[in-house]
Amino acid sequence: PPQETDPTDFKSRFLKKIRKLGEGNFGMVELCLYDPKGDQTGELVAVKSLKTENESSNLRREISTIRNLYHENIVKYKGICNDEGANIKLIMEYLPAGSLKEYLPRNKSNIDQKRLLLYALQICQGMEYLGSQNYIHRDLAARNILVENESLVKIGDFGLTKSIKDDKEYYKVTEEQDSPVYWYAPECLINRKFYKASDVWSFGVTLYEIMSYCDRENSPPQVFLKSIGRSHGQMTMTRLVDALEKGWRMPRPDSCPEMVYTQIRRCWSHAPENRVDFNSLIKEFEFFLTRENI
Ligand SMILES: CCc1cc(O)ccc1-c1ccc2c(C(=O)Nc3ccc(C)nc3)n[nH]c2c1
Repeated sequence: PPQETDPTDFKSRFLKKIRKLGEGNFGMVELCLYDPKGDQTGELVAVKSLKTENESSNLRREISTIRNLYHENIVKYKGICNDEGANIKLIMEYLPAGSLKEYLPRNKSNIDQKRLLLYALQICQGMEYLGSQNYIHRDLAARNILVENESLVKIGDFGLTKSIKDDKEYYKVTEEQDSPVYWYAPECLINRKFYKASDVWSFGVTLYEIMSYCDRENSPPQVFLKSIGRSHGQMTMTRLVDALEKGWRMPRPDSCPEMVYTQIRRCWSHAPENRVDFNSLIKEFEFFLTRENI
C-alpha cells in the first residue's frame, strides 16, 4: 500500500520562502511555496514562525486552538512544520487578497454597502462559532479579517485567542504586550478581564472600520487621538478609559447608515452584559441584506 503520509506534517526542506506577509511582536508570517516535487507545482501557504524561542508555548497554544476549528469564515489550518527541533511553524491556507485593511481601500469603488454588510454577517458567523467552542479571540480587528474573494471573508490570526473552557467566563490578560487598546472594551482596559462580550465590543470597532472602508484618516486610533487629544505613553490609555467611562464613543462615519451605526452602538454598551450578542447581530444583518436599499 502507498506509504501513509500525514498531510498536516510539512517538511522544512520543501518549504520555500517567497516574502514576508506580516510581523507581530513575537511572530512573523511569511508567504511560502510548499513544493515537495521541486517543480514549482506546489501550493502557496501562510507560515507563522517565532522570532524568539521563548514564545513557543504561545504558538503551541495557537496551534492546538486553530487545528480544531472548522468553519467557512475561519482561516483553514493546514498543518505544522517542526522537523527542525525547537522552532515549530504553523501552516495556514494562504488568502491571496490580504486583509480588509488592505482590500477595502483598494477596492472601494466596486464594493457597495450591501457587500460590507455581507462581510459583517460572515464575521459574526465565524465569531458565533468561535464562542460556541468556548474561545475568545481577543484581537478582532479589520487587520485580522482576511479576504478569500469579494464574497467571502475569514477570521484570522488566533495568536491571542484563549480558551475559557475551565468554567471561568473571562480570561485575565497577563502579558504586557502592546495590546490593541483602541479595539479593547473598558473591562479589558480597566481590570484586564476579557469576556466573550469583549469580542462583541471589538466587533463593533471592526464594523466601524469596515463601514469607513478602513480609511486611514478615520481609523480608530486617529479618531480617538483627534477627539481626546494627542499625548504620549500611559496618558493615552487613561484618557481613553476616561472618555469611554464618560460615555464618549466614536461618532458615526459619514459612509455609515444610521441603522448600522445603531448596531455598532449596541456593541459598545459599557456593561458587558448589556451588549448585543453575535446571534442577534447575525439576525440583524440577515434582515438588512434582504432589504433593497440600505
Ligand atoms: C499563519 C498566520 C495565521 C495564524 C492564524 O492563527 C490564523 C491565520 C493566519 C494567517 C495570517 C495571514 C494570512 C494571509 C495573508 O496575509 N495573505 C495576504 C495576501 C496578500 C497580501 C497583500 N497580504 C496578505 N493569508 N493567509 C493567512 C493566514
